[in-house]
Amino acid sequence: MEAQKQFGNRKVTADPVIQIHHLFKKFGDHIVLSDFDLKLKKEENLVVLGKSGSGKSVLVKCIVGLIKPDRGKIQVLGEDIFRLEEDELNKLRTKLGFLFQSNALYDSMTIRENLRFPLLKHRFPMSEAEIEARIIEVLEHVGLKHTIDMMPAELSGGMAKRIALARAMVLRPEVIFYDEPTSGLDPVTSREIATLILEMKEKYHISAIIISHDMACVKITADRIVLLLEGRCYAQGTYEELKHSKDRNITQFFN
Ligand SMILES: Nc1ncnc2c1ncn2[C@@H]1O[C@H](COP(=O)(O)OP(=O)(O)OP(=O)(O)O)[C@@H](O)[C@H]1O
Repeated sequence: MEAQKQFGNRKVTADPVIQIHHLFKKFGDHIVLSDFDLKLKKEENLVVLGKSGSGKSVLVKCIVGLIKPDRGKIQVLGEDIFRLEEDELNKLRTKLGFLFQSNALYDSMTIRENLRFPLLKHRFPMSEAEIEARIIEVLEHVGLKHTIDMMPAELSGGMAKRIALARAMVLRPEVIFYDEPTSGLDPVTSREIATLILEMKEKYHISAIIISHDMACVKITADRIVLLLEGRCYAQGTYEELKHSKDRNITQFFN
């Protein structure tokens, strides 16, 4: 394996919010992550690009402590996650938001109840009035305040994605993981969701790891792209930097 391709020349200005060193994970004889390194900077949208089965989900599961790697170190918001007790890990997870491919909204709850649920579950010390104000604020940010009393079944695919995003933001996480945020959406709606992801960073100063194959979404959202290949960070750079690479392992994603 050749050395990682580094495109561009930029400075790291603040402590990274996620730092991964020499991560190694295999299942049986199948090596999924091999000496994988990654840094997510504050207020950065980092896209992890990789073919199907390249280990993107395994990587995210390692970062949030759902899978224990065989070797390596992961620091999230300054915490070495494998040194944390279960309750400390759970506390750290409240600072992490997730936008799942499936949206994972509760079908039997109204939109308000869907957004209230994470605040109650994590026992956020908020009054009823503060909870209602927070719900309205995030719904306004995704442009769907009028859906507050609707049921998820009444929403279009794009609206459901926006509500799922609002639900992730209701806890004001410091880092958010977007799993294929535009999958199954038409190109126009995909572009709207990608633009919203960008707006979330600006409004909430949030850092994000985005897993996506949708290059239109990648182009809009990515401050930086990391290409995961054969378990390693094969290349990294901006969309434009990687797009103009001559390396076929890189260009195949852009063509
Ligand atoms: N719990 C597990 N046990 C055994 N193998 C696993 C497990 N989880 C993932 N794998 C394997 O690890 C590899 C990487 O899987 P992963 O789901 O991370 O890929 P991915 O890049 O997210 O793919 P996709 O883009 O299709 O979602 C796959 O070969 C998968 O079969």
